[in-house]
Amino acid sequence: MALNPVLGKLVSKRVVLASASPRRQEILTNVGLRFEVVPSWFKETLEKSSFAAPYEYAVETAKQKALEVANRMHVKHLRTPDIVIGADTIVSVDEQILEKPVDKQDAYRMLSRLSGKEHSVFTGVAIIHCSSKGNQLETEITDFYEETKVKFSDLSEELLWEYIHSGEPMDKAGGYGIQALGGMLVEYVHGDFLNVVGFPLNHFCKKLAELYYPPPKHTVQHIKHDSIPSVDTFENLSDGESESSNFTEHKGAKKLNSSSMCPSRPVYNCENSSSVRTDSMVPLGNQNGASESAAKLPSKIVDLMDGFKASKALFVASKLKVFDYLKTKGPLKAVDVANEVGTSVCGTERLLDACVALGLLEKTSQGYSNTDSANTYLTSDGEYSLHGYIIHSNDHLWPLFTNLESAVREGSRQNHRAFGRKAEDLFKDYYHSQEVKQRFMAAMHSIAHLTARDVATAFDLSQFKSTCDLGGCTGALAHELIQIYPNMKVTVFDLPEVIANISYFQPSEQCAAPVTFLSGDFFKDNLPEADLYILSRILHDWPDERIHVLLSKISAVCKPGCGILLAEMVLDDEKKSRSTALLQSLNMLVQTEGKERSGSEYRGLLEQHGFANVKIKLTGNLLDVVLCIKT
Ligand SMILES: O=c1[nH]cc([C@@H]2O[C@H](COP(=O)(O)OP(=O)(O)OP(=O)(O)O)[C@@H](O)[C@H]2O)c(=O)[nH]1
Repeated sequence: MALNPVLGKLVSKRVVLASASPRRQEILTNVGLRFEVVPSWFKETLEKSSFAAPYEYAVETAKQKALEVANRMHVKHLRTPDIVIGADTIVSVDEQILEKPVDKQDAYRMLSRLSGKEHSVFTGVAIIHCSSKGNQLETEITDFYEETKVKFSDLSEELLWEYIHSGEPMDKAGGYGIQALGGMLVEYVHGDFLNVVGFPLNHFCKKLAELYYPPPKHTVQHIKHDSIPSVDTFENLSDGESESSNFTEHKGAKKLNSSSMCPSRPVYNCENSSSVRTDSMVPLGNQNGASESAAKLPSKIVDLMDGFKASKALFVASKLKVFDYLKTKGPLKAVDVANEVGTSVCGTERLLDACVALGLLEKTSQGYSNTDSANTYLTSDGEYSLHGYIIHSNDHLWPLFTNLESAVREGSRQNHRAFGRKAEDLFKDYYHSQEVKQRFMAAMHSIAHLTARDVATAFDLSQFKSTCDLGGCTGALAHELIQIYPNMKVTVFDLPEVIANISYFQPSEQCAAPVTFLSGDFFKDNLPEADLYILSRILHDWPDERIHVLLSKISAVCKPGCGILLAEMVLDDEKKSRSTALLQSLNMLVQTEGKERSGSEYRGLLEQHGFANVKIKLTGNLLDVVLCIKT
């Protein structure tokens, strides 16, 4: 079964799963889909009686869940996803809709109603394609549902209560989990099992196939071996496309150039038509003229091979301030951009065209102009500018990463190879020159500012009256905390070299209460008193031994009930997902003795210093949040 072509269509897209359901996450992860999880805040309170059929309720709820996330990401985080997927699972029995039980009695009511009977499980799914036009969110919604019939055995009271006391029913539609203990209650299942678990994967893939490969309007009839079959299910597909394409795009039938059929190597479609792409491999005929299984261009691998070129094109355009010029003066022709920035016309034109293809610029007959996201993130002076981080990536991280092979061989940082000087201390390294220091601070500021809202709101922190952000740099998170908790006293504690340079980064509008900046070294000096200590992107800089030194210092000044809040990229325990975080761990390898850690690793470190009740929130943004309380 050729699943990859369908899911491969999503590889280059920012896909968001608008669901907190671990089952949905697992089903989609298991088939290799890469996505962010942003749980929906939509309350499942639609009036059930207003729907003619139960599935309509599930579909509408799925749609509202996904739309809420699409809107929130667009407005709040200024990050418009390409695709948001929402789902809602319900059980329907005796004309009643059952959702998740609210308590054990409710679970009892549900399960006794299901006992000995057949019921239907409906999962409604919404796939929302998003785009941003002039700051407006535009959406195209595709939805569907799947029904599975399930029959329960007769359940004794004893069995019922034993099952309820297991705790399993509480977060599951209809009060059971067919994939676990609940499977013992089931006599038969008619239909898609995964639909009961929470996500109808098969139907989802068929829907994607319909969207991305609609049947060709003019099927080529007269050619026996030289057309890719028209597509009616995703099983027939073999995709060679590596670039992202509009989801309504139709590839159409492609022909093999029979004269170029060569048995020993893949043949590229070289039809003499401008409308036919030439970058996809097409299947070879075998000796009998029958088509063998299709050779596919490994688009994921090609994207990875090209990744460094794309990064460098972005870095160079940023360094040359192309996005700044285009913001104020665009649209501009390549020759005008070249004159502005003092570069060659032919080189500039190629750079600009690459940026267009990468979605950073737009090109019309008037010339080149910024996309919305280039205006927001790539100009050097915007509120949400990533310019500082991009320049840091080009000037500091790039040379370090060129020595990744040595870092992997030796298991240690590579500052000496990249910069010809031995790294004594990570921060001494950054602060040896004013230019490097400011570049580093700008980089840290841009990430802190973009993630501050999600970090500050991951947990309710209103119980903490005073907070100290250790290594809080320019105070981006501190200012956000005061916005959200106006009565909180917030201190930033950082090295004197940092505190001396913060003024450039302070917001123009003053908050109700100002942030206090204090200089010091958290390894050497006394820590300011606070109810909550924040360590945002600090622990990942250090090896465990140094972390123990820092945590024991914090523990010594922390009273019971006080806490620590970490903001880090939290890895899953198996360290299998979130390539951003795992690549960041390589980033720590090439320049520090630190690393990114999993939730269990952070929990283990914190618990050794008397911190308990460790809660982890995956925000769906770059940084996740860990909160724990001193016992
Ligand atoms: O056999 C099983 N049946 C159902 C489930 C799980 O039940 C829930 C259904 O709830 P809902 O669709 O509202 O989804 P939530 O978990 O609340 O997450 P959202 O953030 O998407 O609203 C779902 O998790 C199913 O997986 C089960 O596990 N087994």
